[in-house]
Amino acid sequence: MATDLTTELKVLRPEQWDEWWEHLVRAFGEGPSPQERELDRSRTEFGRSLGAWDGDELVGTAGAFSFRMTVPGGALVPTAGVTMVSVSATHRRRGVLTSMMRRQLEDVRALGEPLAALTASEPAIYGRFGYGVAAIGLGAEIDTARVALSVPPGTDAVRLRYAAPEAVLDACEAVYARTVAGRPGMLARGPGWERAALLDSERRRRGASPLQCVVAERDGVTVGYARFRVRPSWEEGSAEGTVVLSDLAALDAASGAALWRFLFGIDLTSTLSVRARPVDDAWQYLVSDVRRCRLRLQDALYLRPVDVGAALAARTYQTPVDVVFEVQDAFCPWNTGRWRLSGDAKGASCERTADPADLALSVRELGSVYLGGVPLAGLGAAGRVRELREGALAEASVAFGSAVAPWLPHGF
Ligand SMILES: CC(=O)SCCNC(=O)CCNC(=O)[C@H](O)C(C)(C)COP(=O)(O)OP(=O)(O)OC[C@H]1O[C@@H](n2cnc3c(N)ncnc32)[C@H](O)[C@@H]1OP(=O)(O)O
Repeated sequence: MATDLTTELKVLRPEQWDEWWEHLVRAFGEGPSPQERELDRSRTEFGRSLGAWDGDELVGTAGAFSFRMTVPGGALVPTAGVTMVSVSATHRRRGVLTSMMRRQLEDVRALGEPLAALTASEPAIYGRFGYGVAAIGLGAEIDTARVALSVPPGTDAVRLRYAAPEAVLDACEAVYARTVAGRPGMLARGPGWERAALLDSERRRRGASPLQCVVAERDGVTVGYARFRVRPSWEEGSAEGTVVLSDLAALDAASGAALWRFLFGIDLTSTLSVRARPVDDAWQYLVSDVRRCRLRLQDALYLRPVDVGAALAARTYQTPVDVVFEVQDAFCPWNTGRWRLSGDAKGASCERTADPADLALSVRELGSVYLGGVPLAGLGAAGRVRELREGALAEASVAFGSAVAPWLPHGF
């Protein structure tokens, strides 16, 4: 890799935003709508957005959102949501991204956020900076003409009604907010973030209808919602449309089942297309034929402990654990060294220690296992975690697990 000695990193100033954003858009080769542009502008955190400059030419962008993420045990942990990363194709592979990632992680540390998270445009990019895959998204193309759904008791008591997505936005957001603490990886959204769910440009529709919304109510109270589009199709005169789910949340099993049953049964459709759902999403356990649901998995959330001690102490552990980790972190050397983690289902501490190590791994593996979605033992079997005390791998692997699969509810 050639070294770019001329590039200088500067914090973004508000008057530079248009140029900065257009740089990003060009790197992705996309054409966002005016609404998407405005939303991006309103969400930009200027103090933590960086530009890389080659003289007076902008050649790189990187930003971060100040999130709080649910971790196992239910605590909300300050998390930098790394975003809007781009480098000019004219300046690629000269270390511009590396310099932005280094500066950004130093800034995240200074802000006291124990975690950094992102979704990657390509999986090969971020491992070198210490990010590991921590949550997988589940996709499916469900043959709703042949797959039946059995629903739990109480489903028929849930009332469904169509509503304009904008008109019920606050009620839907209140449902979302109530689900955040129950699943690791979910994000407590600040004001304005909920509007991203309403974006409905032609680019997003991809030939499907405008966004539709159905809310689930019990005794007049909103207990769930589904936002979706319908893509019509006629095969030799027969209707073969597709329901494309955008997002769905529900407060209990019956209201969730009512929404899924509705999505399975929309007239003139025979496929339900879902993506980026939790790997333990309830509908899978209600279908008559999971094979005809054509499941697929995709890496979703990448996580990096920025402060190993604070991060490991912020979550709980499903069984008692007392292990010493030997952590390698070439990119954030302040994490390198031995850490003793002691914890259980009530809480944990994680301090530096001189005691002998039980497990040796890099910070990337810690990021992967942190939310309980990737087994430490699996990484051990792959040779990515070394067991230095017999039994330590199994002990820690069980402790790090999560009863509920981690899930990133949306990109950013
Ligand atoms: C969180 C987000 O926003 S994800 C969005 C990321 N952005 C994009 O995908 C937009 C299009 N792509 C780009 O803008 C750029 O190619 C970037 C940002 C991915 C990479 O920027 P660069 O400045 O070229 O990266 P940099 O030169 O620092 O590369 C560092 C290392 O990563 C490797 N690398 C960089 N990008 C990639 C890639 N896409 N695939 C595989 N390896 C990569 C480099 O080869 C280099 O490896 P080395 O250290 O072994 O030589």
